[in-house]
This record gives sequence, C-alpha cells and structure tokens, in this order.
Amino acid sequence: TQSTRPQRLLSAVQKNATRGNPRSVVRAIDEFCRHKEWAMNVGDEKGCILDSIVSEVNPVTVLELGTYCGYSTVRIASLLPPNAKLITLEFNPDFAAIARQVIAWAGLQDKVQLVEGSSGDWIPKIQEQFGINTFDLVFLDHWKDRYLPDTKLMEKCGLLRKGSVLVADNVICPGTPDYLEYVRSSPCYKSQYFISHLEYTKAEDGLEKSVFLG
Ligand SMILES: O=C(NCCCCCn1ccnc1)c1cc(-c2ccc(F)cc2)cc(O)c1O
Ligand SMILES: [Mg+2]
Repeated sequence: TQSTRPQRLLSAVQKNATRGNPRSVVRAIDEFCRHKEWAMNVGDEKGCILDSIVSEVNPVTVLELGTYCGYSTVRIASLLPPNAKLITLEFNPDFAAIARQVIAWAGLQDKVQLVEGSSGDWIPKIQEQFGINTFDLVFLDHWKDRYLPDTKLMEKCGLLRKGSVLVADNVICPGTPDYLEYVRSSPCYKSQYFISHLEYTKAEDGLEKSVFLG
C-alpha cells in the first residue's frame, strides 16, 4: 500500500537524524521538505523567529494547537527548561501517530503530552485533566478558522494570564483575517507582526505575537 507524506517524513527523520538530538530532527525534516516533499511545518525561517520568542518567554507551560508531524513541538520543547511541560493538540489521528514517533526520536517525550481530539472539546478540560491553570505560551497552528474561537474559549476558561504570549502561524498564508483583526484591535492584547515566508517557499507569510494584557 502507498505510504503517506507524514510516513515518508518520519522515515527521513529515522534515516537522517540522531536519536535524542532534537536539532538533527529539525534539520532532517527541513531538508526533506525543501528537497523532497513540501509539508506544512512552520519551517526553518519562521522557526527561527519562533525560537527567539520561546527563548525570550522561557515558558514553563506551553499549549500547541496543531501538532501535524511534531516539527514545531520538537523545536519548542528543545528550548524549554527541565520542569516545563508542553501540551499539543492534534485532531487527525494519523498525524498524531507520526508526531508521537518524531517526538520520541528527538527524546522529548517526557516534556510533551500529545492529546488527540478537537481543540474546542479539549480546551475546557485542560485544567482538570493536566493540572495546569494558565499557559505562559500558546502556539496556534491548527485550522485557521479556529484561531479566533479557540482564543476566545481560552480567555473564557481562564487559561490566559496577564503576560501570556500567543504566537500564531500563517496569519497571511493561508491567512487568519478574523483572528488578526481581533488581536490587533482588542485592548486586551499587545500585538506584533513578524514578517517572513510560507515554509520552504518565497510567498509571504508571518507570525503574529500577541501578549494578553488581562
Ligand atoms: O492548514 C494548516 N494547518 C492545519 C492542519 C490541520 C490541523 C488539524 N487540527 C489540529 C488540531 N485541531 C485541528 C496549514 C496550511 C498551510 C498551507 C499553506 C499554503 C498552501 F498552499 C497549503 C497549505 C501552511 C501551514 O503552515 C499550515 O499550518
Ligand atoms: Mg502552519
């Protein structure tokens, strides 16, 4: 039977990356996506911007919406302090199965909790299920029409505190116009756009960093 692109991406990691070395996993995926098959990872250019924001925030609790194959999960988790925890939500079980193996290859499974299901269902349950009150950092990279409703849901559930940082991928391509309008006009957020390119292409894209002001 035919393999899927995520399966071929995992094979490239297992072939070219060193177990327990997150940077080699990130490099192997970027090489695969640049030279073999494009895939919707945040990529190396936006990834460097994401790294700088993660290092600045130095978060103890992180929520990622949209795991895909675990590329940004590995990028973020590799920068976290020892006691930190990253919860990543993936709706697609096939993506989740691959991501678990990529995260394990990087040796980061103890820092990462991958949860399968829809963000709308899971966000209200995170506090009781995982004993987390608020998130220091949230990376939004799932369905683009879910960024705004899920942000409002996180606010409602009290998952954001004064200073929580939201980083949103793809705010230009594919685009998240309603989310951008909200975080840029709401008095509850201080927003900043980091211009870049759609992963592995010359098309414009960027990350939006929004600090919740409480
Ligand atoms: O759709 C994207 N991501 C969501 C995938 C499904 C999430 C499922 N899920 C997880 C949790 N809750 C729901 C995405 C798309 C593109 C893209 C850009 C240009 C193009 F021509 C084609 C595609 C680039 C990205 O960087 C992306 O992130
Ligand atoms: Mg993305």
